[in-house]
Amino acid sequence: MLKVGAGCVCSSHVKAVYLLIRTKQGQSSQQRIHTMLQSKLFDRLRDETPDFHRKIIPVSSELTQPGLALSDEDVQTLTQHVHIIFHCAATIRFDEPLKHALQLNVIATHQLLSLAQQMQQLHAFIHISTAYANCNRRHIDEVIYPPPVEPSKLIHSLEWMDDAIVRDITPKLIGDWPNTYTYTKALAECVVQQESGNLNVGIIRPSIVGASWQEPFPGWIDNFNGPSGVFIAAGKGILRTMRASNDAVADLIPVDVVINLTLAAGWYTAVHRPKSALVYNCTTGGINPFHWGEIEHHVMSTFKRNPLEQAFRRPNANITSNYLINQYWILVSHKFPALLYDLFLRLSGQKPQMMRIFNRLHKAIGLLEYFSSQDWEWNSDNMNMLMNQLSTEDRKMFNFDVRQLNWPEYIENYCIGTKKYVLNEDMADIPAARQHLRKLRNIRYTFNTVLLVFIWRVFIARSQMARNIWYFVVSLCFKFLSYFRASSTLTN
Ligand SMILES: CCCCCCCCCCCCCCCCCC(=O)SCCNC(=O)CCNC(=O)[C@H](O)C(C)(C)COP(=O)(O)OP(=O)(O)OC[C@H]1O[C@@H](n2cnc3c(N)ncnc32)[C@H](O)[C@@H]1OP(=O)(O)O
Ligand SMILES: NC(=O)C1=CN([C@@H]2O[C@H](COP(=O)(O)OP(=O)(O)OC[C@H]3O[C@@H](n4cnc5c(N)ncnc54)[C@H](OP(=O)(O)O)[C@@H]3O)[C@@H](O)[C@H]2O)C=CC1
Repeated sequence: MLKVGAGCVCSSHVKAVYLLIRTKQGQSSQQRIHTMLQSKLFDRLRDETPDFHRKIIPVSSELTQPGLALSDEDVQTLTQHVHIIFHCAATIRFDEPLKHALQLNVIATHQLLSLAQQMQQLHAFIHISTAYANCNRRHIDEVIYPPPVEPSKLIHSLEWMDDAIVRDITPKLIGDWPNTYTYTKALAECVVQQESGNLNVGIIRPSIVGASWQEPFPGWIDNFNGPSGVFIAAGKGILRTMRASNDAVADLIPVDVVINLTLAAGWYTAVHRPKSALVYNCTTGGINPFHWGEIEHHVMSTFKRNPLEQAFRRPNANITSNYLINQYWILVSHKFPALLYDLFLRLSGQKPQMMRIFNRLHKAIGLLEYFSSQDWEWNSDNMNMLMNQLSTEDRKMFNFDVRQLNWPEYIENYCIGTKKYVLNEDMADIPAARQHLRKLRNIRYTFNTVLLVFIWRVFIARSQMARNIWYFVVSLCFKFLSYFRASSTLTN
């Protein structure tokens, strides 16, 4: 969590930001941070404070290992110097096996709290949860709800079970939670409450985190998670139908709002030391609601004006809450074109791939539909309280006032952000992308005409009446043509 701007990382008051980060794909923690800081995201900060990177200190850590795999030396440094912890590491996969999700989201949180207890100068522990941790309820207050099961008991009972048994009993265990992610995030909140002792704790619950609204620039996004993958698939003309309710609130929250609120909560927790953990529902629905139907409209409109490169078909996605209608369009608009395209690839000696892409897409949207088909109500009193606690200057610098969010503009920037920063497409190539869409439109017209003529030919071969209508129409056309030719010869 780095606040990119004059206020935080580059502030002379912040001596260091220790970033717990694992090694990945052969890259050490240092190399990963180095690569990360090269990102365009940090351009502004680099301009303002060129040597800001000196304050960011990578600490090699792995959530699956005992003691978070921290070296003794690192433990000593952290326990002596850290003032505020922001704990956001987690698995966010919806299909994570329960044991693994439990390890990453619950046990690792417990371990970090144990480390926090040893920190001599710690003023605040901020835990990032999710607004959907309690998605089994319709109305969600800013409180920690009793857990579905005592986390320590679950951890102990799963310890001796092999993965196959755990997989079999997972649906029974998670009950009315839709996946292991939200379930383990609910347990993690409970662990934070139980294990925090005398620590000053804040819990942030963002809803669906989307591209940046303002900072460091509008539209920053760098992954396929949540709606981003759906927007891209729709923009590429692959996704044509999805189950979602037009009238359900789309509780997106820009990433910079989440970060600003998290930093402000860190300050409030450290300074005001609330007696018990304060929970902040970081959501937009109750304050400035926007609906999935409106999102669909603005996503489609943006991608028609700013097309993605090499689209599979012209963007035209529709959402429906009706299961059967959705299945029909999946068959007609997803599977049938995929089969045709794969046939074309086979015939031209290439490897078929479209059906595989659609199968992955169906798996992904199948997991997201739970969240796009219903509404939740989140109380956001603590978010409002926090805003009122900030000075006018801080309220501007750490802006999380979502009443000012202009949704159509935000969605447009979001879609363009997926094009620029996720797909790395150049805006200068938009004319070529438009040309490609025109080509696709002509292919569609030709295909539809050929199909219509074919169906009609089959039909008139079987019905005398259809044949009579056909001959009547053809002779009428001939008569009209000959009349037209004769009258134009006369006028010449
Ligand atoms: C037109 C308008 C429509 C309007 C309606 C829109 C409705 C949208 C609804 C969104 C609701 C979102 C709700 C989220 C609520 C919870 C929020 C949170 O707390 S927590 C946050 C929420 N947490 C999440 O969002 C996590 C959800 N994601 C998952 O759980 C898994 O990725 C998976 C199960 C979907 C696929 O697993 P698996 O098959 O093993 O595949 P891998 O993971 O290995 O990825 C393979 C490749 O696919 C890429 N890619 C990934 N996702 C998508 C996507 N959606 N699509 C496309 N692509 C996607 C991925 O980058 C990778 O690319 P590459 O590296 O190969 O190039
Ligand atoms: N995205 C969203 O819509 C929402 C997210 N949240 C919460 O926000 C937080 C951040 O999520 P988000 O940024 O979206 O997700 P990411 O997957 O991008 O972030 C999760 C982080 O956890 C780290 N991590 C995962 N496994 C391990 C491990 N074994 N050891 C060390 N580090 C690990 C990842 O590191 P690495 O880079 O090495 O993979 C990554 O940096 C999470 O707590 C999530 O629950 C809440 C609501 C919505």
